[in-house]
Amino acid sequence: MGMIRFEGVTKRYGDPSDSDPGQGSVAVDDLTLEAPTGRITVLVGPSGCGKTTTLRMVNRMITPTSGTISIDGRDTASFDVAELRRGIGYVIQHAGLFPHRTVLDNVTTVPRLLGTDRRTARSRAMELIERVGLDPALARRYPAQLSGGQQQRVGVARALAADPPVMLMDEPFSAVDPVVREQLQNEFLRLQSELGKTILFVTHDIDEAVKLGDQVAVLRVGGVLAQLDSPAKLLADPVDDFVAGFVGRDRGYRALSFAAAPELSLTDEPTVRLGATAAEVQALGSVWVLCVGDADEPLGWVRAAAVDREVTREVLHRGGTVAATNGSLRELLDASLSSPSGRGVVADADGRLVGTIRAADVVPVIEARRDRAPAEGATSR
Ligand SMILES: Nc1ncnc2c1ncn2[C@@H]1O[C@H](COP(=O)(O)OP(=O)(O)OP(=O)(O)O)[C@@H](O)[C@H]1O
Repeated sequence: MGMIRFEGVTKRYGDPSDSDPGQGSVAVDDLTLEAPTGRITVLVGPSGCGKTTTLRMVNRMITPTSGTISIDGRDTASFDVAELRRGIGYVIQHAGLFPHRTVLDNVTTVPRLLGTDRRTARSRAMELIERVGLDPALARRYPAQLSGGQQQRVGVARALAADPPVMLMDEPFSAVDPVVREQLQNEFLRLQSELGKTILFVTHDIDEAVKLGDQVAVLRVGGVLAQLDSPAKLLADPVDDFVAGFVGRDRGYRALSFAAAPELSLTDEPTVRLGATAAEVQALGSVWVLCVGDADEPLGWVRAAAVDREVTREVLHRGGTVAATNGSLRELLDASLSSPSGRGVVADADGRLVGTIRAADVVPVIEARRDRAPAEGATSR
């Protein structure tokens, strides 16, 4: 449910028909685009390229000058506006919460308006509040008593409360710091894997676009669609200089995120535990020795020469990243490049050490992949 289709959609501000007095500029130019059911379509592009305008035409906050937008084949212009918006969740930057209502009341507002009884609305809201990763104790607070990231989560919970098949999200994670932003993105992907909404997501950040999108639409100023493709295709094969410039540097490396690592032969890595003596560490005969915890989870590398008496947390080098056995080639390469020993740490789904791999062993896999499928061969995420 919820496929959105734009067919030759143009928006020129300042139309005689427009309640919004503008300068007569074209914000969206003859846009044809399909946002498939249950998938995330990201609209990305520089400031002023018409992303927000495109989004708001879907729930008719803005009326297109020409062209049609349909949901599951039905022209949105034929809906009663209230009925249309009931099926569309809307999340914006800074969350846009009602400041004088508690978190719980913010989330229950729409279901209550739709006639859900108070108790049902509340228990569903509490469930959603937990699902978006918030402590239920926050439900009684007011928005001003929450951090930016918490407010964004409430915004997402509120948009989901009426269980709409379609979600419009306008830079929902832009107003928070990079660490919180990454958490919100990861939890959003997890939530979407359970919910499978049809999502139109606006961002100006290409990294966010390729991370979140099942497909990415790059717009240029003037509201013209420059390229619509999977993230992997976009990075591997930008259609022109504008898109290439916009996707930016390091795209060869970043494209490896979409390449699942095949079965690799990993090297067994001898390890020590916290508390191992200097003699035990040195007996392994290696400059760098990997330290693991009680559940065999990698904790960090230890420079053998730096251990006086025994291995303590203080002597652990924590710079190295850990790749997952089912991770991407980018993760594997990064694990090896970031490891002080040059041996990249690989762990299974439970976080247990499986083995290590060197960059020199990852590169041939990348090369072999290139030979197999030029500029393609990508998996999603
Ligand atoms: N009400 C309006 N009247 C006239 N022009 C407008 C109006 N709203 C937006 N525009 C213009 O339409 C173009 C597209 O604006 P829009 O807000 O859709 O872009 P955007 O890609 O979302 O930008 P940003 O990333 O900066 O938010 C811009 O040139 C903008 O100045």
